[in-house]
Amino acid sequence: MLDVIEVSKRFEGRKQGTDALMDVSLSVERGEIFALIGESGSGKSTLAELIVGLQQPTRGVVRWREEAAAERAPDSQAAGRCSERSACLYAGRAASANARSRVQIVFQNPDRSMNPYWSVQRIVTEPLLLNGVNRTEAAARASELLEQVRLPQALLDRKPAECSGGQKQRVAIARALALSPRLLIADEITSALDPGTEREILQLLLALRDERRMSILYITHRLETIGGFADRLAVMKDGRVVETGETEEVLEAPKSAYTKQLLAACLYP
Ligand SMILES: Nc1ncnc2c1ncn2[C@@H]1O[C@H](COP(=O)(O)OP(=O)(O)OP(=O)(O)O)[C@@H](O)[C@H]1O
Repeated sequence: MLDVIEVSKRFEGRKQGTDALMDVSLSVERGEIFALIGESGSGKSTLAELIVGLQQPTRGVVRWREEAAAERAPDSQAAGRCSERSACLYAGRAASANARSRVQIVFQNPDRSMNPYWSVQRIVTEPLLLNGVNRTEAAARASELLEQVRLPQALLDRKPAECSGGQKQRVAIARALALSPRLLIADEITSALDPGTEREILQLLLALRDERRMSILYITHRLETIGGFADRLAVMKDGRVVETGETEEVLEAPKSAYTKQLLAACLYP
């Protein structure tokens, strides 16, 4: 579904720059949970921002396969309608905008991404209203979305401050699901939660993946949370992918010295 191909990202600073990502390649398949593991500063969030389109790579490509296929096939439905070069360029831009709406991101701290004065209902309906859904339909969808993230309807009238940390993350997930993304990026979304609430959120993500055939890019610095949850993983260190593979295989027999070190730290914290 999504290919990240030899991507590098350098942030230029006043004195010296930072190479946040160096030659990173990975792919996320439809309906899979892919975990991105790494310590603070390894480049996980930069990669997420590149996938969402909030940052541009210095080198390399982030490619949605469906979009690439449409661009490659001049006689396909989308490109076939372009009789002039300008129309084709427009179709290309529309395809890119489409790609961006296919991915949604949920961050670690829901307080930073939610307006504290808005009700949960307004928070969840906002993306729908901005995309032309009428108020009655949006209210009905908000109700359904709350059900999907296993929250009671009574929460619709509450403000974020009147919800627990776990409930706020479920609201953030409901808002992200409003536009039916194919890929949900969860960037350290359970880091501030207690272990029980964290397990419940992971169960919810598993159920949502199955119900919606959605892919999830799950970003975490804690290797111990992803066994039995993620299908595949990539381990990052200093902007590079040092190991990638099926989760259970990597957890049982890690190949890179760094992954072994991370695993040892989980067993003997
Ligand atoms: N906008 C930016 N400008 C300059 N440097 C940046 C910027 N964003 C990230 N960096 C640098 O890029 C490197 C990777 O940062 P990034 O946030 O991607 O890491 P991370 O693995 O997500 O870390 P954390 O788990 O702490 O969020 C770091 O050295 C960081 O300081």
